[in-house]
Amino acid sequence: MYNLKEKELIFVFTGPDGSGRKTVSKLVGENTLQMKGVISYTTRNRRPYETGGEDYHYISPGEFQASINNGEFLESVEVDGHFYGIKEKDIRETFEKKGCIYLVVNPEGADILKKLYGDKVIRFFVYADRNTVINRQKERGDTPAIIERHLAHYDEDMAYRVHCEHVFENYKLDHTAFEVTQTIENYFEKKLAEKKASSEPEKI
Ligand SMILES: Nc1ncnc2c1ncn2[C@@H]1O[C@H](COP(=O)(O)OP(=O)(O)OP(=O)(O)O)[C@@H](O)[C@H]1O
Ligand SMILES: Nc1nc2c(ncn2[C@@H]2O[C@H](COP(=O)(O)O)[C@@H](O)[C@H]2O)c(=O)[nH]1
Repeated sequence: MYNLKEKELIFVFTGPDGSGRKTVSKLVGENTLQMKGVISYTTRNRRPYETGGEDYHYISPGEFQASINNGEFLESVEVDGHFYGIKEKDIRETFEKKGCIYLVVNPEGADILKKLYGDKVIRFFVYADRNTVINRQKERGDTPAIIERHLAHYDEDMAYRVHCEHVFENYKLDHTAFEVTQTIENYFEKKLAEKKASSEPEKI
């Protein structure tokens, strides 16, 4: 397991599928705060609106299993018959570029990461009501079968919100992005204050 250094934090975006976790995390993490995102590996097929290496690294079930056998995944889960995981090396390499990173996982993955890293993992739960997530998935071109699979665990996913450090309803994107940005900036300021305090000479 990668050992997080003193200043390192992982911002984990979770919530129901189609709620806007990827959109919000990219807008805030990459565009506004110049953080780096860690891309998951999956065995599912790429959807028409997705890009390999940006949305996911798409690999075969055989490759995924080989990576499990080699202990490459920090966490991995099975969702709706497909495998998803975050590789430890990607976390390490991303931290070489930035002190704080973000990623998007389902509640099960968020829970695994929280158990691994405690206070250094901050969970952002992003949600919208059932009809809204259905409409967003229809609009982006998900098939009825995919939407049905996602909605089958909507209630279970929503139940995880009580465990998260921060909860954001995502209707007006600019409003959500503003709130998430402010919350992350508070963590940055806290880190900076801690660093300053620890470098101040001791008073006699
Ligand atoms: N506040 C918003 N208002 C309107 N549309 C939104 C909003 N947030 C996200 N969307 C759109 O909703 C769709 C789903 O968003 P996104 O892919 O970010 O969700 P997700 O939670 O990461 O789900 P998944 O893992 O299924 O992709 C996208 O087409 C995105 O552009
Ligand atoms: N625990 C993890 N969950 C992940 C990871 N990558 C994606 N996901 C989540 O899986 C579901 C299904 O995703 P979909 O893109 O096929 O609709 C969704 O909640 C993702 O956020 C991961 O590495 N670990």
